[in-house]
Amino acid sequence: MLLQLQNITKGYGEPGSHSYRAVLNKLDLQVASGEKIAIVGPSGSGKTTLLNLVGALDQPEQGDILFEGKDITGYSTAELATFRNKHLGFVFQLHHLMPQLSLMENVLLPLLPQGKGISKEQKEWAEYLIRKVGIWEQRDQKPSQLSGGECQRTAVVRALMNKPKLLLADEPTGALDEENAKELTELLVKLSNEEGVTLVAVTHAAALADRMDKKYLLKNGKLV
Ligand SMILES: Nc1ncnc2c1ncn2[C@@H]1O[C@H](COP(=O)(O)OP(=O)(O)OP(=O)(O)O)[C@@H](O)[C@H]1O
Repeated sequence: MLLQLQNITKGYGEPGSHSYRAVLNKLDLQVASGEKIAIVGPSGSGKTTLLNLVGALDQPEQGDILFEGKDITGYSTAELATFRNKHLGFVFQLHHLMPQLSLMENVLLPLLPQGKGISKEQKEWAEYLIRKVGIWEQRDQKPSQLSGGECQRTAVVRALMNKPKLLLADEPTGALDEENAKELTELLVKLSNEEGVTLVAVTHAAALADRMDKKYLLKNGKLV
């Protein structure tokens, strides 16, 4: 198993106080390496809360999160940051590209904090991905000169630059029209299949959820 959530409890407010509100309640989840899963559920059911835990952006009150069998719940903030950079990629509803940078520069940006410069291999990996998602012709254009679908494909390439084992997507097609949403869905499936990336997608979009290997409904703090 790549990822295991065991008996996860998480809420907001002071635990034990009357203001405390449980969101996730003894939740379990297992994701195998290379698997694609969708998490669906009504607004307020806790999808973002769950994704923040899986993405090592927040810690559970109880329970364990195992990544490749290692428990990450005891990690310090610095250890979690290292863990995120090494193993995880993120795609959001909005692309969050830097407007003053070109498509290519946006893609290479996550590599800069490593302080080692950009290697030939990394440049080749960027070129390979940009071609693969079909935006090579647009590589020197700024986000304002790209379509919404092209921006989102750029964000996917950027998320894969560090060769993450796990790609976390929060409503990745949420801001796209039907046709572009379909294209991005097929692209995510293809990248997962061909590059072996495990995908956890939180979504309201049935078209995306139905293309995943498994679909979980978040209800009453648990996945069914
Ligand atoms: N920082 C916070 N402090 C207090 N309550 C919070 C906080 N974040 C979320 N909540 C509450 O926890 C519950 C779950 O929120 P969450 O954002 O995880 O739901 P969601 O399923 O992602 O919803 P949506 O689909 O609308 O994005 C909601 O009732 C929300 O109001």
